[in-house]
Parts: sequence; structure tokens; C-alpha cells
Amino acid sequence: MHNAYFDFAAPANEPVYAYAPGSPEKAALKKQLAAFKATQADIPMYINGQEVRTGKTVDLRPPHEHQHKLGHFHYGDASHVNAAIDAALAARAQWAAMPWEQRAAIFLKAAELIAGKYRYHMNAATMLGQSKNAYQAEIDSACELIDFLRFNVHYVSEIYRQQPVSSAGVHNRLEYRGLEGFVLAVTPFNFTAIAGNLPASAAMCGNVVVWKPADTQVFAAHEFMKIMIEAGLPAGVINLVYVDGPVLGDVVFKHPDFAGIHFTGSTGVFQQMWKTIGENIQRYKTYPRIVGETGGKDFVVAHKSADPAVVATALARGAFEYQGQKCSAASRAYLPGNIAQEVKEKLVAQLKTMKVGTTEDFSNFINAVIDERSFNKIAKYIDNAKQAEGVQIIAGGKYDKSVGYFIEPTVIETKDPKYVTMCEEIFGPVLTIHVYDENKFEEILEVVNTTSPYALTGSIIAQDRYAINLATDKLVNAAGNFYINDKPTGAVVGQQPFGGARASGTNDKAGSAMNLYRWMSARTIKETLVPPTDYKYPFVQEA
Ligand SMILES: NC(=O)c1ccc[n+]([C@@H]2O[C@H](COP(=O)([O-])OP(=O)(O)OC[C@H]3O[C@@H](n4cnc5c(N)ncnc54)[C@H](O)[C@@H]3O)[C@@H](O)[C@H]2O)c1
Ligand SMILES: N[C@@H](CCC=O)C(=O)O
Repeated sequence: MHNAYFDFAAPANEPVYAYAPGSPEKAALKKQLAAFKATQADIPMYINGQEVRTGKTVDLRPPHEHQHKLGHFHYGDASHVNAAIDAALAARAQWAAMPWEQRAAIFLKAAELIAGKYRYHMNAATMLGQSKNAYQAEIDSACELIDFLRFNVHYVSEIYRQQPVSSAGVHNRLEYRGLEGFVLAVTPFNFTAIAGNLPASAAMCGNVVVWKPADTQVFAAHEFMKIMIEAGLPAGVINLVYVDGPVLGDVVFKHPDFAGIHFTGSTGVFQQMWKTIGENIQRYKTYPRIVGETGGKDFVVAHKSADPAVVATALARGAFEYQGQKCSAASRAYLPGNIAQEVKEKLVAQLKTMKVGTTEDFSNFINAVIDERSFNKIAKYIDNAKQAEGVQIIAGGKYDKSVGYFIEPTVIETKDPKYVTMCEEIFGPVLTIHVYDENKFEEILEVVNTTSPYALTGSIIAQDRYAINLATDKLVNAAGNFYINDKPTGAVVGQQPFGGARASGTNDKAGSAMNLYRWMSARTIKETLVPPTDYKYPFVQEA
């Protein structure tokens, strides 16, 4: 019995804990970090609610201390992907038929568990597994994940409430079905919140899901999966597998019941997936929904009226928080000649105070990059810059992987606005600056707009309102998230729906109703209350 409309009102954003010296939250987090470090985790896959161990294990190690083992996870193969799909499809009918308020309660309970007794589990797992400092973990694996769960429950309720009009004698209604098949969620290493949200948002809408996280994010993904099970998620609704990407793709993209992909990761991987889906289109029972949020080459453009301290701080935080491993991270900056020197001096002074090291030492602002492959790739960009003509390293430039994958926050200055580090996504603590003639603001906006194929985030920093207006207009398609007098990172669920266009993705805005519509397939039902019994039009006269 559910004879009522149940209300899921708009929530407030989860408050961010400060982890100040001597605070109880800092003590609790330190305790959980020590507990994880003292244990060897044995992490299974979850298929049909069962823990699956293959014996083929992969070690988990903190990127900032690669000689320490946190444990291992069990790696699967094509047979596990098939089993996960079978389990999902078997769970589908019952899950899709469950009344919304019952489904919603599971995700709201998960949010409560993360906000309360598992907050430090989520944050400590993210700090150790992905090398995020306490603040960066708190805004991700606690607050943003909680917000995704709570706000999406509210948005789904709002969507379900939307109904068509009915003319006299007719009752029209819209039913928001889940997709007919299973959804694949493929998630990145850099945000625990995104990893949790991609399977959860689809499942919330009545879908069943196969979820594959990045290998380097499994430690925290596993904590989230355990919380979902404790919150009451039925067996088979979300099936968590750890497999090689191409092995996964080979099974999923050939399956007739493949109904959609919820992806976040790099542009190349997404484009390859899209191509494969296109090649297999005739195999599917339904046109798959393809949702992908991908790379960025995010800009900060300062106007000659900007306050140099504001620009320097937006760059220090926007480019270097979480070692620049945010899709939104500022990685190219355009500084007007009149304030460039002052901005650079202030920025370099701020960077000198940023300590680099482990996440367990809370005084470190910068931690390690995710793995050796990423370290080597970033180091190569730095090495090339050291030798390039017209290019100068004005801060950082050193790196060392003997203990952890540490790279100093590095600032490159180039005379060429199309130098490679102004164009390509590096995904590390490297910012490139180009100084332009302060009287050529409109021309530089054109350069900003045409330099990279991406359009994810970007900022204009200025005091002059005409300049702000001009940049807002000229850069209309250059960023899906556009900031005025702020850094281009740190979108908050419910406040700045997130996503970019061009090569940055399908711009379906995670943490908004726009995203949730993609996981629904509406059925229109028209009911005629007193059906006609004569075929003739009412206005046709007898001859
Ligand atoms: N736009 C956004 O909202 C957003 C958010 C976070 C990260 N990102 C982007 O993600 C990237 C960094 O994350 P990453 O390094 O985890 O990305 P990635 O593309 O290497 O991996 C993402 C996921 O895809 C899987 N994968 C890789 N190759 C695959 C294949 N051939 N078939 C199937 N799956 C495959 C990975 O195992 C992982 O689970 C950056 O480009 C960043 O800009 C974008
Ligand atoms: N939503 C995050 C970025 C997610 C991508 O890595 C931000 O706005 O900084």
C-alpha cells in the first residue's frame, strides 16, 4: 500500500568539516587512516549480492608511499562481466516495480551512513587509495557523494511529479520507466563521489547496473559498495566488477540488452566506446543512452582590471589542488601585461609555501599523482618544457618517484599561446601561463576559444563589467561551467550542475535533473473515460 504522494524536499548541501588541529573529526580521521594502514584488505567483486574472489589479485598501494601495501582486490575476466549482466537482468523486473519511496529510502539511508558512521571510512580510503589530502577527500568522498545521493532523490521526485494535461473525458499520464536492459557505469580514479554517483543515479531511476571503477580507485569504491548493501540495496541491482577495460567492452557492447553507458574518464576512451557502440547498433534491443563526461583544458583569463592577488589565488588553488588531477583544473592562464609580473610573483610565493608529501601528514597541501604511468607522462611534459624555445619554468619543475609519485607544483611560461602545454590535457600539477598585450583582450578571448578541442571549465577574472560581459559572450561555447572572479574548480551539487561540451562530453550535468532524464524512458498512457461507440464525426450531418 502506498496511497499518497510522498514528498522528498530539496535538501541542503552537506556541511564541510574543517579538520582543524585538535578537532574531534581530525582525531577520528587519523584513527581510521591508522586502522586501514594496519590491515591488509582483501577486496572482492560483488555480483548478485555475493562476494566474488578469483584468487587473481592486484595490490593496492598509496600513491604517496608505494612500498606500503593496503591489501589487494580480486581481478575478474569476461566470465564475471557476463555473470554481472545476468545478475542485473534477473534483478530488473522486481527492482523496476519497487515503489519509488522504497527505492529512494535506500539511497537516502546510504547518504546518512556516509554522513555519519562511515564518513571517516570513505575519506580515509580516498586519502590512502587516491592520495587526496583531508580537505580534498572531505569535499569529495563525504560531501559531494552525500549531496549526489540526496539531491538526486529530490530531482527524481520532481521529475515523477511532471504530468501532461488532460482534455475533457481523457486522463493522460506519463510513467518514467527505467531503461529496458542494463546500464554500464565506468568510473574514473579521481573522484570517489563520481564513482559512486554514476551507478547510483542510474539505479535510482529503476535501472540495473554493471559498475566498473578504475583500478586505482577500488579501495574507496569497495567502501561505497558495502555501504549501499548495508543501506538495503537488493542483490543484482548494482554489480561491481574489476576487469580490464577492453575485456569489459568486448562483452558489454555486444550484448543485446545493453541499454546505456554512464561514463566519466578520458576523451579517447569515451570516443572509442561511442564508435564501438555505433558499430554494434543493430545488435541492441533499444538505442543505448550514451552519457560521458570527459577531459578538459580549463582556462583562467585575467583582464587588465583584475586584482593580481585574486588571480594568483585562483591559479594556486584552481591549478594545484589535488595535484591538478581534476577535470576542471586550471591548466592554461592568460595574463595581461600590466599585472602579469605581480600575479607571477604572488603565485610563486604561494607555491613556495605548499608542502608536498603524504596525506597522513595534514600539513601537506600537495600529495602524489595517481600512479607511475601518470607520473612519467607528466614528467615528460616538464622535461620537454625545460628544453623548448620561448618556454621557461618559473616555479617547480622537480619530481621524484623514489617514495611516492611526487611532482612539484610547476608553472611554465610560454610566449606561444599554442605551445603544447597550452593545448593538451596533462592531468597533473602543471600550469602554463601566456602573457598577452593588455590592450588586446578581445583577441585573446578568440585564442582562448580556439586553442583546445575541450569545453569543460573556465574563468574570467576582472573588475570591469564590460570585460566580464564580453568574455561571457565570446566564450559562450568554451566552457560548460563558466566562473566569474573564481577558480574554475569546486562545483557543488545543486548549485553548479557540472559538465562540459565539445570534446569534454555530452554535458548531461551530473547532479541535476538533466542527467537523470537520461536514465528514464517515458511511457505515455492515454485513458479515454467514456469511449465513443460510433465512428462518425459529431459534425457530419445526415444527407
Ligand atoms: N568531465 C568530467 O566530469 C570528468 C570528471 C572526472 C574525470 N574526468 C576525466 O577523466 C580522466 C581521468 O580519469 P581516468 O584516468 O580514470 O580516465 P580513464 O579514461 O583512463 O579511465 C576511466 C575509466 O575507463 C576505464 N577504461 C579505460 N580504458 C578502457 C577501455 N578501453 N574500455 C573500457 N573501459 C576503459 C578505466 O579503467 C576507468 O574505469 C581525465 O581525462 C579527466 O578529465 C572528467
Ligand atoms: N566537479 C569537480 C571536477 C570533477 C572532475 O574531475 C569540480 O568542479 O572541480
